[in-house]
Formats: sequence, C-alpha cells, structure tokens
Amino acid sequence: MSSIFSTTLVKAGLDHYFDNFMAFGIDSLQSLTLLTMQGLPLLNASEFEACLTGCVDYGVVGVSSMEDRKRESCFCCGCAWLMTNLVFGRTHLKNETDLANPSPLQIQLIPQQREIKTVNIPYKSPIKPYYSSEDPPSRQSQSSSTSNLPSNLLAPPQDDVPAPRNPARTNRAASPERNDRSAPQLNQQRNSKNFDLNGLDSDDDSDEPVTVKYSFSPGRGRKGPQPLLNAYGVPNSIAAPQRVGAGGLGGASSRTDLSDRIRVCVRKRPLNKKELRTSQTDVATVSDRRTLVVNEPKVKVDLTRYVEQHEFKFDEVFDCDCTNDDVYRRSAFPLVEYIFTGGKATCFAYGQTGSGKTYTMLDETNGLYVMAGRDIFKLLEKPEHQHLAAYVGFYEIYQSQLYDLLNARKRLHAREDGKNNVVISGLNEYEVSSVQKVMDIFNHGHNARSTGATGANADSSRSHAIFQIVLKHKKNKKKVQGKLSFIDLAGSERGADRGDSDQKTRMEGSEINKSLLALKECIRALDQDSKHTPFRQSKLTQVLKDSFIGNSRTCMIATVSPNSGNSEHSLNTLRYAYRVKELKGDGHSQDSQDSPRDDSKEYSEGIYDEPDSGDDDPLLIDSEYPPENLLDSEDGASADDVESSSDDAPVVASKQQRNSVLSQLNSNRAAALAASNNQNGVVKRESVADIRAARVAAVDTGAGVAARARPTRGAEGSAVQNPAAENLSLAGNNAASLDELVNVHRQHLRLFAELSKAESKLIVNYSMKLRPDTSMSNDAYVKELEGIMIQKEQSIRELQLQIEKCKVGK
Ligand SMILES: Nc1ncnc2c1ncn2[C@@H]1O[C@H](COP(=O)(O)OP(=O)(O)OP(=O)(O)O)[C@@H](O)[C@H]1O
Repeated sequence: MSSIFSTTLVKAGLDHYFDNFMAFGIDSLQSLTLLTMQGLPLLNASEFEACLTGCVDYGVVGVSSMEDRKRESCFCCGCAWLMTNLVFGRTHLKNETDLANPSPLQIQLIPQQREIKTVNIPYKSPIKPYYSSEDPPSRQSQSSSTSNLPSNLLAPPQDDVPAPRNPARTNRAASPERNDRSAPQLNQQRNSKNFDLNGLDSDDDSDEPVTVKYSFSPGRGRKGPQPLLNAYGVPNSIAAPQRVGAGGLGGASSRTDLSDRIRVCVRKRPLNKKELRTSQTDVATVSDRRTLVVNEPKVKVDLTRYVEQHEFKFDEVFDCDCTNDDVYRRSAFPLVEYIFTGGKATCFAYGQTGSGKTYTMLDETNGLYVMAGRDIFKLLEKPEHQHLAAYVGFYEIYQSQLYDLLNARKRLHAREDGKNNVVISGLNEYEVSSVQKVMDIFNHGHNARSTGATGANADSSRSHAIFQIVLKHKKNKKKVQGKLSFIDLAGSERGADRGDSDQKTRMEGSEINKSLLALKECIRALDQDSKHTPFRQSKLTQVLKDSFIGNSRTCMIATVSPNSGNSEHSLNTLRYAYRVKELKGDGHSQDSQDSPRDDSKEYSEGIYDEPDSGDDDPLLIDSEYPPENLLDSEDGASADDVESSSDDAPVVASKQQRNSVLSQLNSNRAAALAASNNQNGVVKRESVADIRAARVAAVDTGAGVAARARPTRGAEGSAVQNPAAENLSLAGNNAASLDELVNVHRQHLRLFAELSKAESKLIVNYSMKLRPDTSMSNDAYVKELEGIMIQKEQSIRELQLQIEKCKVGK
C-alpha cells in the first residue's frame, strides 16, 4: 500500500474509510482509479446522480455519507463515473510505483450498451475471508463473460443486503484474480472425500456438502484483524446470549454430563457444493467443544456492512468434520444404555430445512437410529437381557394427525393409559433381531413420509417423523422395559420465509411452528423440573408426553447450516436450542442482560402439579382404552378436555397437601392483591400469575370468594363489574380453557412479534429496493405481505376461538 494512496485519501477527506478500502483490496490509486476512470464517458450527469443515490454497494465498502459518495464516485457498483472533484491526482498515479502492479479489480465495459459487463469487487469480510489469494481453481477458470459474480456482491445472501437500484448495471462477471497483497491469507483444509472445486459445475445444484476447514492468518500488506463493528460502528464484543451463573452452560468449565436428563447439542454441517459455488461464507465457527460462534453479516441503516458475533454454549457442539458416529457417542448412546434400565428416552433433531436433521437422525444407512440399533442388539445378547426383545414402529405427525408409516399411512390415535403413558393405538410394531432388519423396515416407512415443496427447499420434510425402538418382555409383550424414540422434526423455518407458497403450505408452516414452540416449552419445563409441563399445546407434545415425565431422558440435536445465507435461520435454531436449557441451575440468569426473556416462568411457579407418572415400573401397554383416554380426535377438541381432566385428576396425598398449602398461599396472594387494589382505588391490570393465583384459589378452596370479591372503583363507589374479577370467576369455572388461553395467547404474542419484525423488514426492503434479486417486485411485496397477514389472521382466530371456549365454560 502506497503512502500516496493514504495521503490522497486524507486529502479527499476519505481517510476514515481506509480500513474499508483495505478490506476490499483497494490499497492503491491504481486499484481505485481502475474502477473509476474507465467509465468516464459512459454516464451522463443525471445517470450518475441516479447511480449515486441508488448505489447501495457503497455499503459494501462502508462509504456511507452522500457527501463522501459524491466525492469518491460510484466506483463500487461499476457505474464508472470518475470521481467528481477528483482530489485523487492522476499525476500521482503516474508516479506511483503501484502502477506496475496489475490491479485485481477490473472493469470490462461494453460502452455501446452502456452497461457494465464485468467487474469483480469481492466482498471480503474484514473478519473472515472465504478464499485465499490462491483462489480455488474453478473460480480462476471462470469465464469473464458469464455472470459468475461473487454472490455476496450481486446476490447477497441476506434479504436485507443492498442491491443496486438499476439491476441492468449489475450484470458484472467476476474477474478471476484477487489482490493477494491485501487479502488475508486463508488456509483451507479440505475434506478430500468431497471437495473438488474444479469439478464444480455451475449447473450442479447438488446439496451435497463439502467439508472445508478454514484457518486464517493476516496476510502481507494488510492490517491485522479488523475489529468487528456493531450497528453504531463501535467495536463489537461478543454480543449474544452467553449463559451465566453456576450450573448453567455459560462457563467453559461448566459441567457436561452424558447422563443429564436433558442434553442440548448442536451440529454444524459442512458447506455444500452449491453454497461453495455461490461463494457463500462459512459464518459458524466452533471455538471449542461447547461453543459455537456465528458471525452474522449485517447491514446498517446507512448501508454499511458489518458483522455481528453471537456466541452460544451448549452441552456439546459438533463441528462439520464430526461423523455421525462422533455425534452418536456423545448424544444417543447414553440413551441406549438408559432404556435398558427401564426408562424412556427421546432424541430430537431440530433445525432448518436442509441443515442435516435427517442426515443425523434417520439417514438410511448411517443415521443415529442405525447405530443405536446396533448397540441395542449387542446389549440384548447379554445374559441379563435375554428376556427382552426389540420392536420398531415408525409414524409421522402431519398437520396434527398421526399416520403409520409402516402401514400404508393408516390414521393412528394417541391414547393415554391410567399411568399417563402414551400409547399410539393401532401402530404396527415389528419385532426386530438385527440391524439389517431395522434398516429394511425403516426404509419402507421412510418412503411413505410426507414431503412437499416449499419456497425454502424443494424437498422439505413437512412432517415430524418418529422412529421408535421399544424393548418389551418376551413373555408379556404388553410389558415395556424401555423406549427410545428418534425424532426427525419438520423444518423449523417460519412460515413467513416460505416465499410465495400457497395457503396449504403456510398452514403446514403454522402447524409446524406451533408444535415446535410447544416442544420447546415442554423440554424447558422438564429441564427446570417444572411442576407443569404444557403437553396439550400440540399433537407432537401430546404423543411425547411420557417422554417428558417420570423416568425420561431427552437429547436434542440442533442442526445448523454454516453458510452466510442461512445465518438468520441458524441463529433462530441456536436461540431455540439455547432457550431449551438456558436456565438450568440458575434461577437468576433470566435477569442477565444477554439472556433472552423468560416467558414461561410461571410454569415453575408451582401453581399446578402435573401428576407424577408413578411409573418407575415398566410400562404396561393396553391398546384397548376407554374413549375418554383418547388424546387425539377428529375435531381436535376432546384432546384438551381429556387432558384437562388428567390435569385435575386425583393426585397422591402428599401432593394434595402441597396443593392445599399452595392454594392457601395463592388465596392469600389474591386477597392481598384485591385489598391493595381497593386501597389504591385503582383497577390494576391482572398479570397472568395473578389470575392464575386467584383461579387456583377459587378452584381449590371451592369458594372462589377471593376472586369474585375483587373490589372495583366505580362512580360514587357503586359496584362496577371488574373485568379482572370476571376473568377470575370465569377461570374458576373453566380452568383448563383458561390455561390453554394463556398458552395460546403467549404463542400469539410471540408470533406477532416475529411477524411484525418480518413485516417491517419487508416494507424497508420494498421501499428502499434493497432486495438483491429483482424478485421484490410489486407482486412479490404484495404476496409476502399477504402471507404475513394470513398468519396474523390465523393467530387471531385461534386466540378468539380459545376466548370463546373460555366463555362457553362460564
Ligand atoms: N453433517 C453432514 N455431513 C455431510 N452431509 C450432510 C451433513 N448434514 C447434512 N448433510 C447433507 O445435506 C443435505 C440436507 O440434509 P438433510 O436432508 O438431512 O436436511 P434436513 O434438515 O433433514 O432437511 P429437511 O427438513 O428438508 O428434511 C443432504 O444431502 C445431506 O446428505
């Protein structure tokens, strides 16, 4: 880098962009002027003006102020206007030694068409470049006439990454060379098994990932690692949820125990060929066995790009070079051992479509279920297990209905026996004696699984698939020793991200979201030893009920795609996984600044007691249960009713005593609240906890007096019906419905928050035309908006329905 260059920047008043220029390999007047000089005759003043105002690629190099842009010209999008009021002297240039060095930044113009044909201005993240000076051969051999642009320039992965206002001018193809003087060195270790960039055919959209390991060191001619900046341009420290406190997962030294009741692991898959071909960056770094850092590419409001770092800690983090066997040893294997001791265990894969859930859990030949099968058969050979036999069943939950994948997708029903064990009645279970048999049966079912096209993935799983291995006593097949379920959940991405999918797909998405939220709440409740586990929220959690109570172990494997284009989804996955276990052993961590909101606190308030399963004994299964034990029904209504009756079912004496103490406390609390309201002469808004407290008081004392006697302020002191008091009496009459209402309401709020976020983003993108692709047409905008509105409408309807239910019970 020449001193003339820096002097010139100072003269031009652009020296504050020095780092940005460096990061983009612009380290000499040579490289700068090549961008600006050649197109001088191409644009007239008004075109230039239009380009200036519309050129969002300034953000790429961080030139944010309009004044600076005018001064410095629109070099980055290649509109090729020479710097107006050029302070950068061409005379300087002539003398400059850098002139001898061919610039890596080239523009090839076709003046006749007044269109920039090719230009390559690679976006090199100041944090983590994805290619070294020795670019992969395929990139070097790309023809300059094709538009094989660095995707992060022309087709940035994020929706909110800026795109040029005039798409015609963006038809630029890559120049193969890079400035290795300015570029940081990047050493790549590639998995020889898959990696052959030479062989990357642009038509090859294979999703087959390639393992790429990066190690980065600053290169010659470049300043050291650039500091990360946050949205305010301030160096960014690690900013994401970090668990704090003892017993949590925050400290590197935190305990990770294979025998934990809940284990939350994360698996990062390798970049696939398509992602490599489109030059997507690997933004997820496994920094140690328990830590994953996501470098999220972002754009400031002034269009400057920056990177935000999020660090997450889990029980276990598996890097992209980990095999299924590695994952198995640290996740499912302990569960296998556990079921032989008479327990139930569940292993989930959760993540965005295409992130590797099926590959991990149910890969036909190498999934965790195969490995578990292998170990189960080994253990079954032991003399002490000779009385046991293994059975497999495979079903799916699609749109809240159960289907037997081993029996022509026959509808199934979940039932509950007297011991709170869930039985999928009618499920075909096959006795298996070898891994091969397990695999054959699995394959049969796998083919029947529902898949459908979504905007996100043409082959996306639209259902939750549950493959279970049950250990039964040979002499009495109704006697179950243990059960291990492998669950390949449907894709976690939200309905709002499904592009212009039809209503059916959006409905599916909404159903999936609902069940995943419910699942999270249930696992959290389990992790926190909560007295109440909200099974009723979805079919998925209803059928997994016995995996959340009593003798159970759960392992969740969150799968993430490492590419920059999916960073938002990956972050959602990681936040979900984090929330599952965030509070363990630290009741105060929800107050931590970085910790996400604890919205299920009341579950642990001890207001409700879920009856113990009392099933330390092996399960006793009976497929003939009275109809009142039906957990799922055609109309979907009785499930709740049944569940509520199970909530209110008699509990063991000690629990009754505890409940009565709790009732007393709650009653006092409600009365105190009433008194305080009375004293202040103000009608206070009720918190959920208050309503619940009063409700429980009303139910348990049988009087409901505290609730109904809530005083209100009225004109001249006359009694005015207090809506809160009405709620309380209502709750007393229909406790289960109100309970459900609170849950639905909570989900509604969450969904609305998400949707409103998406809506704001949409309108910003549309109005500022920031979408990199041209698809943000009026039509696309209207469609996306419509999609969001439909979801909001659905959510409101659901809430209204629940309100009606409560009223009916009044
Ligand atoms: N850890 C991994 N190593 C190698 N390849 C992987 C890995 N994870 C996933 N893949 C590959 O990535 C692709 C997508 O994976 P997979 O089908 O498992 O995703 P998914 O999360 O189950 O998606 P969906 O929800 O749509 O079913 C597959 O081709 C799979 O082979």
